Amino acid sequence: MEIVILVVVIAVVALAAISGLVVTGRRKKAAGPQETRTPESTTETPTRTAEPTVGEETEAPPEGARRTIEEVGLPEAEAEAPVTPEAAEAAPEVEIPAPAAGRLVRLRARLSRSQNSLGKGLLTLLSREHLDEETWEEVEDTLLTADVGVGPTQELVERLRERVRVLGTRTPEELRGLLREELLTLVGPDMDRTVHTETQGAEDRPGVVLVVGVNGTGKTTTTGKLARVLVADGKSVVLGAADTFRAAAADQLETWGTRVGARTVRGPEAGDPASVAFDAVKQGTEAGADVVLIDTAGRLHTKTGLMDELGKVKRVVEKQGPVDEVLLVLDATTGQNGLVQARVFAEVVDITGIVLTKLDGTAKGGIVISVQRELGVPVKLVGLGEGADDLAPFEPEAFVDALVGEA
Ligand SMILES: Nc1nc2c(ncn2[C@@H]2O[C@H](COP(=O)(O)OP(=O)(O)OP(=O)(O)O)[C@@H](O)[C@H]2O)c(=O)[nH]1
Repeated sequence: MEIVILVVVIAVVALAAISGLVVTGRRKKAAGPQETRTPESTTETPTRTAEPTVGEETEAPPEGARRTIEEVGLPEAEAEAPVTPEAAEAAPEVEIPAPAAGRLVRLRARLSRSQNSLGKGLLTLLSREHLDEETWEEVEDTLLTADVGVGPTQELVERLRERVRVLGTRTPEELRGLLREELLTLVGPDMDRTVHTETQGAEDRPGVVLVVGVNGTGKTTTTGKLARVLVADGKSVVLGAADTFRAAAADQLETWGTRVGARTVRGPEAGDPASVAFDAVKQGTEAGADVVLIDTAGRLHTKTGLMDELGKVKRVVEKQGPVDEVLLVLDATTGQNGLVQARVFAEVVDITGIVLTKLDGTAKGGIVISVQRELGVPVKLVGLGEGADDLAPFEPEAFVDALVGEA
């Protein structure tokens, strides 16, 4: 009897082994580590232990599983270096940039074109014969759509209602004047919009400007354009490429620098941004430069990561003296997302000025008002195009004129 049982067992095991060999190839991937009781699985054991094999690794989800809310909320850097048309072509000769004074006036036509719908829309509504509740709601909606923000919108509507009531008749000129005055009040004509490029520390060190913001907002481009503005003003500039995550960002900055004869200090790819920033200030000081502009990385994995990195950059630079200006670069076309970014950065470093880029590409100029209100910090510069000299000092009057149109 025992012999019979033994023979049956051997036969079953042999059969199982043969069928196992046939299906092994297919089952390899599907089988879990626990399926280890059949003879064929003994030979597979090494591939099913906790150690993943090459094949198994390729099956793992490539990304997405570990993304955080911060990553979703704040745009990632572009995979490829956004190269400006100017940067694309090698330009070994040092250029003489156009002076910055009066740029906003020169660019006013561009600004008016892009901002027109807000002013035009408001004036059309205010010119209606009867300014009823519904019309005022439409005025409110127009302002909100243009990113003016809830608080400033309510203030503006309240003041306009009151003044229109007192005024009685309303000629188009009167309305334009009213709107201009009230918008100007909201934009804040008296805020100090000087970009502090002069050192507040020892006389023999350069002014230090930190440029922060999410990648893709125009941070590197702005740093390059600002270098041109400073060179046009007769200042010597050293650039610090502290965005070490992407070699292309440093290349891009260096191209901007080369064009105006400004040296770019850069470190190894993926090196410590703080050490590049430190070196840039050190070299700027040794070279007797007037200003050091530091472009930082805005690749946000988590707020903590950003806090660590930017905080460290600032602390390390401050070992040599104070940072004179921290400019936050925001893309005007991103609306509410821009405000979310502004909040995050303001929690990490003390922002002293805002640069609104791509204002040429949006009719929602109201973000100037809402972001200033949000951070309590003035917009100091605006980007009005991709051209090398399309960065202008922000002038409230010229901006509001562009909003409401010429008289
Ligand atoms: N229309 C317009 N485009 C702009 C303006 N400022 C920047 N850009 C464009 O925006 C794109 C992104 O600019 P970058 O300077 O590369 O952005 P960044 O924030 O430095 O991002 P990284 O290079 O990834 O660090 C480029 O194509 C710029 O030419 C602007 O004021 N108007």
